[in-house]
Amino acid sequence: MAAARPAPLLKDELDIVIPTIRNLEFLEMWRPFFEQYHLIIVQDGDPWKKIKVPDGFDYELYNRNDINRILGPKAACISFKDSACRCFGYLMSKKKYIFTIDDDCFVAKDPSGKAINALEQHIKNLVTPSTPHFFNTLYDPYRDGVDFVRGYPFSLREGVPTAVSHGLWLNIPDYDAPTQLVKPLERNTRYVDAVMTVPKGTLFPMCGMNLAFDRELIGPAMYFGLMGDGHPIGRYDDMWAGWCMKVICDHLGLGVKTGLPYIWHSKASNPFVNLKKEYNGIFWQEKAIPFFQSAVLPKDCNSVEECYLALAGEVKSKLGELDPYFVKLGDAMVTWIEAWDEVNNSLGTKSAKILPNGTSKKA
Ligand SMILES: O=c1ccn([C@@H]2O[C@H](COP(=O)(O)OP(=O)(O)O[C@H]3O[C@@H](CO)[C@H](O)[C@H]3O)[C@@H](O)[C@H]2O)c(=O)[nH]1
Ligand SMILES: [Mn+2]
Repeated sequence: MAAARPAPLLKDELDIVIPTIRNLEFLEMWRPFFEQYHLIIVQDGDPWKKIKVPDGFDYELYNRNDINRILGPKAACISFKDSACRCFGYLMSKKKYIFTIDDDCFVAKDPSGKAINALEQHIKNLVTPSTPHFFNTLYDPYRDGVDFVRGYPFSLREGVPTAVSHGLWLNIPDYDAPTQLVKPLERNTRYVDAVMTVPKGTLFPMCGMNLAFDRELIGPAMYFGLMGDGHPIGRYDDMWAGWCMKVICDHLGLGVKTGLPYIWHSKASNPFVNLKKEYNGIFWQEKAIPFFQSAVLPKDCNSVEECYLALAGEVKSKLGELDPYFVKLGDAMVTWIEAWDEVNNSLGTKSAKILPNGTSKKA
């Protein structure tokens, strides 16, 4: 009799969140790695459009009607017509871990030609500590066959809990529109076999297309902002979340890793459309990044929510001078926390499970 396949890692502790405007045939390629996990699909755009999900996947699907029904007036904090909508899936999940992936990201191959189980690598990244306080020159010391190098303080070798695992992309790199315009044919062919901790006090450009995090450690900070329809900016959803998240991780002593796993990013979005979306962001980030670099959270902020609300106040007062958009964004950050508390407390009791109006889970 064939040996039973081992249950996938953290099968019942992880949700896969997919923002989408199209049918999800891409899941066929991920089937060997994803089929045992629960998916949360956030359908953006026209809620009356039917999204096809391949048979055999266990999922819940939320469209804009569901978001409005579940959150009521608070739904205004969830972006429309931008991949930022994915954070609604983080709100609705009840699992400890989240992996989010775009629907134009496929299984990549490592240099030996082996298919990369991106989910498995993210899980390894999340369940092992990070080293934000002192850089290990052999990179991830917790990986098989590696260790801390000479001179690494023993007092720091325990590391800190890992909150975020940021994966990368072969083929189409996540370039901004100006770079896409001047380098339309550039492809990322470089597979770097490393996982690194982003040092404390250092920000980084977090891309949402191949990203995993510990929802219990950092979930409330993973708000993807006000983007897309009705807002003067787009394609800065993941960047905004990454800057807020990193400041809070540094304050609370949590770690962020970047590097493996790779996915194969198949489709370049239109650089001209992207330029229109990113235009304000390209200017505003020159002010926003120094704001985050100098942000100091109150010592008595001991929870992610408290940190996030303190940061929201700073965004309104300090970045609000840059543009009134940041006053709205600061308010939306507060609404997000209110929604987070409301949904998660109501979901505490079984009967309160809020089912999607769209297509609910399939056995
Ligand atoms: O209005 C929309 C547009 C797209 N989506 C879904 O979001 C992801 C990403 O879309 P796409 O692959 O077309 O865009 P990219 O430029 O490659 O995305 C990168 O830029 C960031 C923009 O914020 C994004 O996080 C990166 O991945 C797909 O799943 C689309 O279906 C959407 O929901 N709404
Ligand atoms: Mn893409």
